[in-house]
Amino acid sequence: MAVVIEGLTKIVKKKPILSDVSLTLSGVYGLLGPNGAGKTTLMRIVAGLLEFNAGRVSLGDEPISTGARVKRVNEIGYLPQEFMMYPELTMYEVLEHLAVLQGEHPAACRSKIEKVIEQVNLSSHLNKKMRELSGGMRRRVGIAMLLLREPSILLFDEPTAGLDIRERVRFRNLLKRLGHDHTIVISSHLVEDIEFLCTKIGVLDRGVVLFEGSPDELKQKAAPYTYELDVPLEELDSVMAANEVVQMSEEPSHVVVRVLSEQPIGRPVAPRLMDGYLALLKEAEAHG
Ligand SMILES: Nc1ncnc2c1ncn2[C@@H]1O[C@H](COP(=O)(O)OP(=O)(O)OP(=O)(O)O)[C@@H](O)[C@H]1O
Repeated sequence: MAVVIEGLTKIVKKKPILSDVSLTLSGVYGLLGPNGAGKTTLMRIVAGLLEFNAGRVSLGDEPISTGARVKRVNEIGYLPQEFMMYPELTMYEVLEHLAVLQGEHPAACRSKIEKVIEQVNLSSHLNKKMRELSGGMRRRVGIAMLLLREPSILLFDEPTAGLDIRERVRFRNLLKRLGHDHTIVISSHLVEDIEFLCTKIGVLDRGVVLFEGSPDELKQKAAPYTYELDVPLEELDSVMAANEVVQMSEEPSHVVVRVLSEQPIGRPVAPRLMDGYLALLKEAEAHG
């Protein structure tokens, strides 16, 4: 099911945080944007945790006003950036507590809890206390908590931030798997996460939508501007000062520098998602 956002505006202390935002969140959707773009605000509104000033949020064909929050809360699971819950309880006890709060009988919920724990690959840690878990494991428990309610839409705010490389890969694979039978929205400023996971991308900047489309369409934003140069080490500083450098890789005799440039320079290369994203932000900056 898609979440359709139309003309959404959020104003805090007279400052527009989101301005006339229209997006259709479906499939595995990546919400990209620099710090302060409004990604968390948008997610919290969709999750029913924040009011908004104008616009409409719909689930499928059904408009959802802030007044009808309960329905949204049941269908949408939201995992915030960081959370810690009941540090002295075991993972099982936390999930049992939540299941009982949701109306399940303690004796009847064991198989349901075991199922969600298996879905997030934590079966061997069932009796560990929450405070003993790593950041990545805690986030996976967070997902298990959401799955208990069986929502069809899952929202993840910066899901891999602060995770080490192994946890990040494990977490990404889990999100990929969940994407087979859920609508997933992932907010991030890490293009590599979005590239690996998402089938559709929206880019926000300062509360405004800059782009919505496929990863390939975003890449094409940089198609006329992406070049690589072989730069001797001693010339690196001056090349960096004169160009918008996207990436560098060191070779034995020189550095390969990837740049975005309006003038032809070096050799043209096929753009990657990061190039498209940076070209889009650069264009928005140029237009104020
Ligand atoms: N309650 C609030 N009061 C004042 N300003 C706020 C409030 N909530 C958000 N903002 C401002 O709104 C803007 C968008 O914030 P938001 O956290 O949604 O951005 P973000 O894209 O998630 O950023 P990040 O990637 O840094 O998490 C920021 O400038 C932030 O300071």
